[in-house]
Amino acid sequence: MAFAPTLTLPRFAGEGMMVAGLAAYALLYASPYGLRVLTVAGVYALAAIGFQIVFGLGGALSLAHGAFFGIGAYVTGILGSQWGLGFAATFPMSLLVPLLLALLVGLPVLRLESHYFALATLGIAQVVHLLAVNSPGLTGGANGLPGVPGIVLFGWAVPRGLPLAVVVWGFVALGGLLAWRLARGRWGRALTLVRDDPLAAGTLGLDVGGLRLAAFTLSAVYAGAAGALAVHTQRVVSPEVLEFPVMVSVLTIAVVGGRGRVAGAILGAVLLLHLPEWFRFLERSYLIVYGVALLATIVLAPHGLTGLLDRLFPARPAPLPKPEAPPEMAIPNGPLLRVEGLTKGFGGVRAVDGVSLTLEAGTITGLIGPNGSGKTTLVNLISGLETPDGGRVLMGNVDLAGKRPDRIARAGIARTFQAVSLPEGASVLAAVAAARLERDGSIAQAEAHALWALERLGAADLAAKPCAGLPAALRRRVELARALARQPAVLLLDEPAAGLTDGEKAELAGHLRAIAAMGTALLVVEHDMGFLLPLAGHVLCLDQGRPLYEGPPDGVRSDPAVVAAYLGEGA
Ligand SMILES: Nc1ncnc2c1ncn2[C@@H]1O[C@H](COP(=O)(O)OP(=O)(O)OP(=O)(O)O)[C@@H](O)[C@H]1O
Repeated sequence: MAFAPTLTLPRFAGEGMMVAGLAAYALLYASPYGLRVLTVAGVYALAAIGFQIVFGLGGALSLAHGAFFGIGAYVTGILGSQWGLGFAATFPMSLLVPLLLALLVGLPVLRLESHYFALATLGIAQVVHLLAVNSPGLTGGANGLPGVPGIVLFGWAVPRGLPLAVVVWGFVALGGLLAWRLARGRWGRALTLVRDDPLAAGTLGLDVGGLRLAAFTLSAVYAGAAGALAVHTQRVVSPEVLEFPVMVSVLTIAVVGGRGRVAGAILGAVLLLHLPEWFRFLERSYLIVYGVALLATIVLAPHGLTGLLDRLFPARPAPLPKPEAPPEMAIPNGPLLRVEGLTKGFGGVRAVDGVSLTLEAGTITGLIGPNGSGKTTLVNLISGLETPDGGRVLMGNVDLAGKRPDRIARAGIARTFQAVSLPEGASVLAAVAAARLERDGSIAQAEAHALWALERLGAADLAAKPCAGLPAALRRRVELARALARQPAVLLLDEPAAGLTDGEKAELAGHLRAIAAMGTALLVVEHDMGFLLPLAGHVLCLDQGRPLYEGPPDGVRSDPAVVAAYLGEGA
C-alpha cells in the first residue's frame, strides 16, 4: 500500500507531541487507577526499550528477555523484603545480576542461528521460572514474597499515584535517551548491519560476536531495571513476573510500536496497556476485540505505528555531507598477500587443495576455473568466512589464516560478494558508510568518506537513494564503493561483472584499474574472459580445488589443460 506523504515535520515533532500528551493525561485527567495503569505502561516501556536493542536493532529474538525482567524483579523482591535493603542497593543489583547472567549465557547461545537462539533463550526463561517456583526458601515459591518496600530516592519515600508514575517515567526517559543515542550513533548503525547482513558486517571490520553480546547484555540490564520497578509498583514479587505473558507483551509492544525504535517501545507500551482498559466495557468479548485490533495493526502497519507515522509525516531528509578522502593506508610496494598451501575440505569434497598465490601491490590477478572449482571458497578462506584446514595467509609476517573476518578486514583486506547483499532499509550513503564505522570517529565522518568512495566510482548521485530497488549493476557499484571506502591494501572481488552490460563492464574495468593504480592489490574472480584477460596482469586457474594454470593472461586460452577443463575448444 503506497502512502502519499502529506506533511513534513520538524525533527522530534512526533516525540514531542507524545511526551506532551502523556504529561497532560497524567497531570490533568488520569484517575488513581489510570495513573497505576500508566505506571505499569512505563515499566513495560522500559523493558521494551531494552528489547528494541537486542531484537529491533540486533535482530536476535531473545526470549530470555522476560526472564531478565523476572530476575530483576526477584533480586529487588528478595533483597528488599528478606534482607531489608533499600532502593539504592536493590536497584543496582537488579541491573547487575541480569547483566552477569546475560554475559554468562550470551557467549554460548549467541553463536546459534536465529530460531535455535530463540529456542535456547526460551529454555533459559523456563529454567529460571522453575528455579523460582521450586526454591521457596529464597523466593517464596509459588506464593512469592510480599512486603517489598517502595522506592526511596535521596531520602524521599516515593508515594503511589502521580509521584510513582513520574519516577517510573523518569527512568523511561533516561533509558530511552540513552538507547536513542546509542541507536543513532555508530554502535547502533553497526548493530543494524549485524542484524541485516552479519557476513558483510564481519568483512567490514565489525566484531559481530562482540556487538551481539553487548546488545544482549545491555537489553538484560533494561529488563532487570523494568522488573525492579514492576516490583516496587506492586510491592510483591511472584512467579508471574517470570511467566511467558510478560515476554509476549514485550514482543508485541516492540512489533506494534515499531521494531528498533525507542518511540515505538513507548507508544506500543502505552497502547497495549490501555487497550484492554478501553475495551473492558465489552466484557467477555474484549479479548477478541483486543486481538483483532492487534492483528489489524500488524497487518496494516508492518513497520509498526512509528513506521506508519514516518510514512505519513516523513522527516525532512538530512543534507548530504561534503565528500572527504579517508586517510590513506600506507600500502607498501611488492607482495602484499601471500597465500601458501591453503586447503579446505567439505566432507569428502576438497574445495581448495594446496593453493598458493601472491598478490603484489598495484596489480590485478584473475582467478578463474569451472563452476565448483573452489574460487569462492578461496576468497572465503582469505577473508575469514571459512576456516582453512591447512596453509597460511600472510600479510607481511602476520599469518591471518583462521582469524576472524573483522580481524582480517582490519589488516587491510576487503571483499565483495558473488550475490550482492545490501541493507535494504538503508540509504546508499548509509550502506557505504558502514564500511567506515569501525575506523571513523562519527557517523558524519563515515558518511563524508563514503561519499568520497561513491564519487570515485561515479555514483555520488545515488547517495540519498534507498538500497532497496536499485538495479543489479548499481548494487554492484555500491558494494564496490563500500569495499573501496575501507581503503584496502588487498581487494577481493567475486564475479564483479556478472549481470553487467558491455558498457558497464568497460566502465567497471576502468574503475578497477584506477583502484589498482592507488597501490591496492586486486584478486578478481570472473567467468567472463573478455572482461578479465585484458584487465589482469596475472591469472590463476583452479580445477577441483587445485591450481591448473598460473601465469600471464596471454597463455590462458592456449593452455591445453585450461581449454580441456574449463574454456573448451574454440574459446
Ligand atoms: N559451505 C559449503 N559446504 C559444503 N560444500 C561446499 C561449501 N562451500 C563450497 N562447497 C563446495 O566446494 C566446492 C567449491 O565451491 P566454490 O563455491 O568455492 O566454487 P566456485 O569455483 O566458486 O564455483 P562458481 O564458479 O560456481 O561460483 C564445490 O564442490 C561446492 O559444492
